[in-house]
Amino acid sequence: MQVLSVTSELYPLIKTGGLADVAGALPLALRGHGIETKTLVPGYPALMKAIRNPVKRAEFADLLGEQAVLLEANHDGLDILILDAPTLFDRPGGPYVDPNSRDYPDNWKRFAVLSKAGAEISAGALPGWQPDLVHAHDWQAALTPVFMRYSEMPERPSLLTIHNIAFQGQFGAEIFPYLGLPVHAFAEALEYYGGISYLKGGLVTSHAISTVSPSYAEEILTPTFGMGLEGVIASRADDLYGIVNGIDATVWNPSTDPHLAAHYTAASLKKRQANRSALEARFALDSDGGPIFCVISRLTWQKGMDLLAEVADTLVAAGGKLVILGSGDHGLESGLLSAAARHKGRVAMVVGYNEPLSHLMQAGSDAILIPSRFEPCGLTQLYALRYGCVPVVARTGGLADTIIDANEAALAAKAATGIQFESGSAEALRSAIRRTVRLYGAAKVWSQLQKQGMKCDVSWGRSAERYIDLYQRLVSKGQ
Ligand SMILES: Nc1ncnc2c1ncn2[C@@H]1O[C@H](COP(=O)(O)OP(=O)(O)O[C@H]2O[C@H](CO)[C@@H](O)[C@H](O)[C@H]2O)[C@@H](O)[C@H]1O
Repeated sequence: MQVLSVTSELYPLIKTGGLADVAGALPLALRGHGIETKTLVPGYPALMKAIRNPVKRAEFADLLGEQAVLLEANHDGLDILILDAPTLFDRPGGPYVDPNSRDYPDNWKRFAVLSKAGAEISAGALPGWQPDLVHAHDWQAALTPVFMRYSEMPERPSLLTIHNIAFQGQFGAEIFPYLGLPVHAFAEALEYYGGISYLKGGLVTSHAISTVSPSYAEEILTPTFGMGLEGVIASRADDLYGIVNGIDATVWNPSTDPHLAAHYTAASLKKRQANRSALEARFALDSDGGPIFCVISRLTWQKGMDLLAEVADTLVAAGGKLVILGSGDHGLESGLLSAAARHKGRVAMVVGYNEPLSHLMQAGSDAILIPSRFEPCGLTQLYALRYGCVPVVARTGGLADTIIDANEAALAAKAATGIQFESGSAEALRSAIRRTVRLYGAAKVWSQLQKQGMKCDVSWGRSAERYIDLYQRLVSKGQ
């Protein structure tokens, strides 16, 4: 089966969060099962610089008024189609924001053009190749099934995956004429409270919808988590699937990871100590025996980073240490930096995005804190399981689905893999921290927790099979 994946991020070439990891790992997991994926991404400067020997495969004279060239290249086993449209994508800054962290004003056009290119490729714009199915990711690619629906060409089956419903691609109705869609598409698919929602358009027109854990698939049917789209999703409930993410177990492997001070396995956990010492040195932490908690996160309200700032004093009073790696909201960042200033040697923070450091933190910390208010799946708890870093997670979405709380019954059954607490509550987070410190003090119980976590299968294996089933069902229905 041939699949076209359309995405705005792709690990290892361009990443701001978990979408990149999934878009980069899923094609590799599916390949062994006879599914060949070509992944369409924008030609951002970092990506154009990193790819080797791109081949020109097609030219678009008019993608919503823009010219673009379609390049194809192979990178780390991924077959990549690059939409080279310098007027839209050749800019300093990130994929979505300028160097001052402001959204590009023409994001509506940048990602409409990406989606339009996806639809054209699905209809045969790439000489000699046509996908059996199109898999679009998040709002940035959500117009792909919309353009496919309203094209004159026969429509291919499509799947839209929601990685985070908080980002919906909402724009004013005045952009509608520039999308080149028939007038009735506005009311049928795109209209959202008088404006336009790209994600809604994709939810209405794709043949199936998936999200990244079974719990989140249920949560987004409710007003609290659906963020205004719960009604639209409910109307598609028969076509909604929750498939938990896996991780790339070759990139995240503590016995081979090039970013660690020492390699280890579940049978040689003592060797983690060298990573712990490296982390203490890197963050100028005291070198006493208290547990090190880490946080690796975008700094946002979703991720509960305001709660983290609130509980830092409790964590230190309980004897713990905290290392934070993150970037995002400046208010949240300064709250955490001031906790670090108050607790030198106990709390430390690196502001920014640093992939190698995130690996060392997983290998050298004792526990990872994930106080998200909502979490479609979450990947850092899965990396943590593999690295013997015990996840302390809010009970929501994919976090609830992937971590088994260390309650007495689960501990007795040797099934526990982490600690869960009620999401959105600073008090619950405080008591989870105290509970973690107590468990850490019971060395045997703690190493049992670490080992149980390391035994979990967090690879793509089972989830890849679920995607294959879904792809096959859509293709055999002809949609
Ligand atoms: N400062 C930093 N430096 C280095 N690395 C950093 C970093 N901040 C974050 N990361 C990395 O970025 C990724 C974040 O993935 P998550 O799944 O935790 O959340 P995100 O909200 O981005 O993804 C959304 O999509 C994914 C994929 O479906 C869902 O799992 C998730 O729930 C949903 O919110 C991880 O690989 C993490 O290590």
